[in-house]
Amino acid sequence: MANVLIICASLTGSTEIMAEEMTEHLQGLGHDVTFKSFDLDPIEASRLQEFDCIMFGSYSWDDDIPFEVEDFYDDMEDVDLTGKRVGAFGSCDAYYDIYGPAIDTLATRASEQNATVYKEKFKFELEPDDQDIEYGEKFAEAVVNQET
Ligand SMILES: Cc1cc2nc3c(=O)[nH]c(=O)nc-3n(C[C@H](O)[C@H](O)[C@H](O)COP(=O)(O)O)c2cc1C
Repeated sequence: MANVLIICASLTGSTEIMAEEMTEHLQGLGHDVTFKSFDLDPIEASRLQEFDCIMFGSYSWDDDIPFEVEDFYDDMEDVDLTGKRVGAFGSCDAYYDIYGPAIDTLATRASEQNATVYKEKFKFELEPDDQDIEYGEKFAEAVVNQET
């Protein structure tokens, strides 16, 4: 059983839907999951140390992370994530030039802090459908089960 943090930024709810589905799925598998939101129920970046596995969910804003993620992103620079299993996911919109850049930015920062980042970034289009959710559940499982 892993101690998992799922933290997300979601403006119109799509990333949050996925984060909630992942939470339920991992809990169903017996993992201990803490659910947080970057704006409404944040957590200090230093507390990332408390978890075995961290799932970052975010929508994107003008080719980058949204403003409510910025401080956390900066603070992550002081946190060593060696041995932590990390996954990144979020809702995207193919209308924009860069598809889901926030997801890549967060995954890159986690890598820089020595986390074991799951090779695939899970990007889905706008509101997740049943197929996306099924995929997201498997994705979350794979992130938790990856070797460090
Ligand atoms: C001002 C603005 C800028 C955006 N920039 C991007 C972008 O650069 N890349 C992208 O994939 N989506 C971009 N989006 C779209 C959001 O990522 C998309 O609407 C997503 O579904 C929102 O997810 P949420 O429901 O979790 O908030 C942008 C949306 C807005 C309003």
